[in-house]
Amino acid sequence: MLFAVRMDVDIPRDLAPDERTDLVTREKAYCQELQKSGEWVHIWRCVGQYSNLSVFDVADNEALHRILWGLPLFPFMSIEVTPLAQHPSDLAAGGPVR
Ligand SMILES: O=C(O)CC1=CCC(=O)O1
Repeated sequence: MLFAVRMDVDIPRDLAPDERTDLVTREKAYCQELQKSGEWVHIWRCVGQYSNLSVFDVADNEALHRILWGLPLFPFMSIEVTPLAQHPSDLAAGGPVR
């Protein structure tokens, strides 16, 4: 199942610099492991914002929930999830969808 996920990050300005660095480092490692496993398909920076737009390909809602819940930056994020379906005009998708 494909999901588009927008993550808006808001780390408190008074968080200790070491803690901030640790969080961001762990977030990057977590993200890159999931890219290697094929579950985190895309991550794009939203221009001019501390936000990303990502695409996940996961087994089900619970799998996505576990992944998002496990994000080191989860406590400092607002997350919007959009389930995706094939568009009938998508040439790349091939088959007939109505
Ligand atoms: O910087 C961000 O948008 C937050 C984030 C999610 C995965 C990652 O590596 O950073």
